Amino acid sequence: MATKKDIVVIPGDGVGTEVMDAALAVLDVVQNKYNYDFTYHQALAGGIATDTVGVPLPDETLDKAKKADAILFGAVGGPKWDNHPPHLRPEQALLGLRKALGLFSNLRPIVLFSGLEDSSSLKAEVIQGVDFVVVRELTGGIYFGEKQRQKDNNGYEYASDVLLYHEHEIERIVRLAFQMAQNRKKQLTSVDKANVLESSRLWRAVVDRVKTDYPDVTVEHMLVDNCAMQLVRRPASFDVIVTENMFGDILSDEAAILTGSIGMLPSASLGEGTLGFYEPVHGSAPDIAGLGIANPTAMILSMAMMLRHSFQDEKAASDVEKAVEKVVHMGYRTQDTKVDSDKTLTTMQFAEKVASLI
Ligand SMILES: NC(=O)C1=CN([C@@H]2O[C@H](COP(=O)(O)OP(=O)(O)OC[C@H]3O[C@@H](n4cnc5c(N)ncnc54)[C@H](O)[C@@H]3O)[C@@H](O)[C@H]2O)C=CC1
Ligand SMILES: CC(C)CC(=O)C(=O)O
Ligand SMILES: [Mg+2]
Repeated sequence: MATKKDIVVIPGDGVGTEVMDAALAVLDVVQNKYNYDFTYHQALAGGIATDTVGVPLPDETLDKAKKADAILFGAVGGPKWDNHPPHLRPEQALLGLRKALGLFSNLRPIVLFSGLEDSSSLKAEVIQGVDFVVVRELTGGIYFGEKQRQKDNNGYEYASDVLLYHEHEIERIVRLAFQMAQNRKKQLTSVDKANVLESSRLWRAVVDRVKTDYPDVTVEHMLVDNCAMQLVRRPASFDVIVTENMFGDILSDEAAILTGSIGMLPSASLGEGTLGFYEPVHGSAPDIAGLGIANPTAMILSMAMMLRHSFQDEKAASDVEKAVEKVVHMGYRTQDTKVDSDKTLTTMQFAEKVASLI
């Protein structure tokens, strides 16, 4: 009998809708081949939700998400909503979903696919063998701290964002990162700014306390500014990077360059249970939205992460990943990673090629 799964689909804004359509075309093939019975529950979030129902994260979307087996999310945001008040900004929907669903860990694998060496602006010998994962804390830190904007006595504005971490929030993400390292090359890099930030000094102390439970893992502390540099200097030496919310956000976009394009990077956001939230690392890419040229790989690989983490289906997940690798290896590309114009595909054509190889 087919395995039933309820999947909430939130395409969002800009290229979010395009890469979602592409990933669902691949998922339809997965459904038939691996004997699933998927029910797709479409839901609104982001700018489109603000425009349609007046808020970026409608209660109905949150309710659907809470009941789902998994959530596929495209991207939100765009210039149309940049001047909306903070509570009506599309990005608020994403932060709200992460917090409400308790998705404290964001796994961002950074893998260079064979054939894409020339798409990176870095030398092939530097990026050869890049295969690491950024484990980003996702529900704490400066994105969620108290925000203020006021005028001082002279009438000048000032603003603040509080960066706050509780010990237990650090411990749960750090333990997860140690466990991931145990199943990989056993090297953990904990990234902070402990020379300046008190929250980072607490972060470092927690890592040092917890590491005694994982004696087989080598731990290195690295300041975030140095990490930003080492990522382009010796990227292949990293295995698992664990860091707080904002540093992880920034470092993973930087790391996209190692793989050829931000359109290559998937992610999984997980909490305590099996409910998972799967989205590309990139945003809504307003500069290319509507042109049908966005790279759908990040969304397709995020869908593969859903098969692995929420449905515990390693076979289907790795078959999707192998199909993407094969399409890339055959020389097919979207424009962001283009090397041979004869083999340049649209977003949907690329997805159809992947689907045909599963
Ligand atoms: N998870 C989310 O929903 C995120 C939303 N955003 C929002 O997205 C909007 C645009 O933000 P940006 O800073 O421009 O970041 P972005 O990631 O949307 O785009 C940065 C650059 O990468 C390119 N790019 C992104 N995805 C691509 C893909 N799949 N294929 C090919 N090229 C791709 C874009 O064309 C652009 O040149 C903003 O409103 C921002 O707040 C930004 C990051 C994450
Ligand atoms: C709230 C998001 C727009 C933050 C972000 O850029 C991300 O999670 O990658
Ligand atoms: Mg980001």
